Amino acid sequence: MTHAATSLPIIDISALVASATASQANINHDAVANVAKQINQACREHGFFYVSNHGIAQSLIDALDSQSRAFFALDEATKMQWRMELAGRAWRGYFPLGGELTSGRPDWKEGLYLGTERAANDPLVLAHTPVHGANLFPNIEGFKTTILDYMAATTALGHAIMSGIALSLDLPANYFDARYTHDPLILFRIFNYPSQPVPDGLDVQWGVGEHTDYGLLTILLQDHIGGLQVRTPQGWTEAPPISGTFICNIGDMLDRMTGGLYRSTPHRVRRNTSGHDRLSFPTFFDPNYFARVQRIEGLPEVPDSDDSATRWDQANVHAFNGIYGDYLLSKVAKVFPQLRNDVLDQ
Ligand SMILES: O=C(O)CCC(=O)C(=O)O
Ligand SMILES: [Fe+2]
Repeated sequence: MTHAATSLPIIDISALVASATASQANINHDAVANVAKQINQACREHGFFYVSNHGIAQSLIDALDSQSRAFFALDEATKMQWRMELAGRAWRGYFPLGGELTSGRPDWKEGLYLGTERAANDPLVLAHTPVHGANLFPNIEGFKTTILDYMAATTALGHAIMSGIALSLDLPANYFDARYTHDPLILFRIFNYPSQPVPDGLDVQWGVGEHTDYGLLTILLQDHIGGLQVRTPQGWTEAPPISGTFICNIGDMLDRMTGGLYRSTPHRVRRNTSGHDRLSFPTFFDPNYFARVQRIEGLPEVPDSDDSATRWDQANVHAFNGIYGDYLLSKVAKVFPQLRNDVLDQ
C-alpha cells in the first residue's frame, strides 16, 4: 500500500506484532510471511518504510508528546540542569539549540538524550562501558514513567520488526536476537526543532544535515509538522507525518551485515519555519555494544556494495570490522566533539 502523500511504503505489521507474543501454534505464518515480503521490498528499494498497526497505545504517545513539550517550554537555564556534561560517559541529558553537529555544522535542534535505564550495579555500568548508565530525567510530572514505558514499548517493537527483517532475508526469525540484540543497545532521543530564525553569522542549513543512522533499525515518531526528507535514487523525497504510524529506517550495521543488500538510506530534516515547534522521537535499536558485526552468509551478492563515493561521510561501512561500540564511539566523537573526552576516556 502506498499513501498518496508519500512514495514510501506503509506496512501493516499487526501479524508480526501478534507473532511476537503468540505461542508457536498460534502464529499466522502466512500473514507473517506477507509482512516479511513487504519488508524485503521496502528495504531493497528504499531503506525506509512506515509501519501501521504497531500496537503501541496512542495514549502513551500523547503523554510523551505533551510532557516533552512541557520540558522544552522551560527556559534554557532550567533545562541546562540536566545537561549532557553531567552524565559523563553515559551520554545522556539535554543539549541546547545548535549543540550537535552533523558533518561539522550545527543542527538547528535541541534535544534530550536517553537510553535503557541501567543502575550503577549493572555489569555493563560496572565495567565502565561508554553510553550505558542512568538517565537524567527532567522533573516534569509523569515524564520519567512515560519515557520508561515508551522505551520499553519501542524496544519490544524493535525486537518484532527485527524478526520480520530476519524473515525477509530468509533467516530464522531469531537470527538477530541470537547474535546481536538479545540485550540491544537502545538510545532514545527527544528532539525539538524550534521555528526560530538562525542568527546572522551562524552556519546553519538544516534541522539535521544529511546522514545515515549508525546501528540496525531506527523507529521514528514525528509530530504533525513534517520536514523529514529521504534520499532515493530519483532524488530527495518527503517522509511526511502519517498519524498512527512510525517511520522505520535501517542503519549502517544492517547495510554492513547484508553486504549492501539493505542500504542505510541517507536522510535529513528541513529547518523548521512553520511557526510552531516540531518534535520528533527517534528510538535507535542497535546491536549490543560488544557484538562483533559480521556479514550474513548466503545473501544475494551486491556488485557495488562500497558506496563510499556517494555517502555523506565518504565511509565504506563494509570495511568496518569490530564491535558495534567501536563504530558508535567513532561517530559520537564527531557529533559532540566537546563530549569526546567524557565518553571515551573517563
Ligand atoms: O527528526 C527527525 O525526523 C529525524 C532525526 C534523525 O534522522 C536522527 O536523529 O537520526
Ligand atoms: Fe537519522
